[in-house]
Amino acid sequence: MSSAAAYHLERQVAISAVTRACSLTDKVFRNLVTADTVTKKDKSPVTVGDYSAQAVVNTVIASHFSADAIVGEEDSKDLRNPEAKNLRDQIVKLANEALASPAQECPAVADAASKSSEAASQAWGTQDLSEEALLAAIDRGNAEGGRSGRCWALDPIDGTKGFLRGGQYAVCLAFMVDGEVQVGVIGCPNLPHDASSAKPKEGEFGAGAKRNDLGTLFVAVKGQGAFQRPIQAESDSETAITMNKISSLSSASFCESVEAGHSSHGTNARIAELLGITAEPVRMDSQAKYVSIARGDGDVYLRLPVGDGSYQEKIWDHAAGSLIVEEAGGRVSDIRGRSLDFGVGRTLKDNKGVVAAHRDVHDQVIRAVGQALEEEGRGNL
Ligand SMILES: Nc1ncnc2c1ncn2[C@@H]1O[C@H](COP(=O)(O)O)[C@@H](O)[C@H]1OP(=O)(O)O
Ligand SMILES: [Mg+2]
Ligand SMILES: [Mg+2]
Ligand SMILES: [Mg+2]
Repeated sequence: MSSAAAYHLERQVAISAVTRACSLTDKVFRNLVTADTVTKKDKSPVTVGDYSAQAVVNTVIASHFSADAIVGEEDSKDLRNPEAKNLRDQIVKLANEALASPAQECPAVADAASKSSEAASQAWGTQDLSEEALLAAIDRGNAEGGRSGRCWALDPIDGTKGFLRGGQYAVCLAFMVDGEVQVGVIGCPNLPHDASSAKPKEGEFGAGAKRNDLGTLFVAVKGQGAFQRPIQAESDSETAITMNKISSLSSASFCESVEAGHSSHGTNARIAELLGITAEPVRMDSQAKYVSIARGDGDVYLRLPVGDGSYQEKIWDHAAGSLIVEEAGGRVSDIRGRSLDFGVGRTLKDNKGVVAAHRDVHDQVIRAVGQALEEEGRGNL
């Protein structure tokens, strides 16, 4: 890609931010998530990981684009309680380590910082950031989103449950202009570079991959295609990814959330039956589902609302993943086939559920979704 390509700097800054956050969350997982944490259902490592990763990503964004709005999942309110001192200390240590790491700053980012005195003076520099500076960085994520201007959407750890299980989770960052997603970057520290190199087991694409095959970063810019590369790698190792072309949906596979409370497994199963899909669903946590279908590990992502459908999906759970799928040849919509509207605030309040599939078969999937919901008496969702 030429350096004149649209949103080149935003793409590089997003990659730099997500790469740093992924090394941080991976370190948290290896040092803090133990069998004990999982059995006690102790979420504290997730909390440390979420907050620190949001502090790091927001600091990197702000050092290059100080005026941009950020819609981030977390805020510092609970952290400011006196009893959260230990948590704050851990965040300060982890975030400063991630910001200081010599992770190869891509040339465009380094170049922009050295040419622009504004960018250079905004950079976080070589000094450790104070506790207050990091809490303020977390709270840069408090923007309301909306239809106008430049805005980032961040999920510092998507797939909390997957993170705790040692399964899939993702650091997800999108850049939007006037409510349209222009850049999407997703880091999946536990996803293999090549799912086919690892035998699927435990119902996950590529489960059982060797440790050094894990860690994949996905990136898309609107109109420029979708790419993947190992997380810790030079940018010239990027390869283009595309969805599978599907001649018949009966040979397709679909993926869904592990958590039945996030997406109706029963409705998904009926839709699959209506489409003649016989393969068992592949269950994974996080936006790893979007990137898995984007590179052809699977074909359809179904996220059917549970119950009365009152849950409003959050923009940070879909912005980056939906662009990556669309740039790989897919279409992403809600259960009625309406495009996801990222310009109405922090949530997708004008949409219900998510359906992602190759653009050639998406309409067919939407028809099956409609029929399955009718049968359940939820046709008015
Ligand atoms: N009732 C719900 N319906 C859909 N998604 C939900 C629901 N409750 C929580 N989520 C979100 O689903 C995402 C994980 O999705 P998945 O199961 O596909 O990995 C999380 O970001 C989680 O948000 P939260 O972080 O607020 O818990
Ligand atoms: Mg999430
Ligand atoms: Mg999250
Ligand atoms: Mg959460």
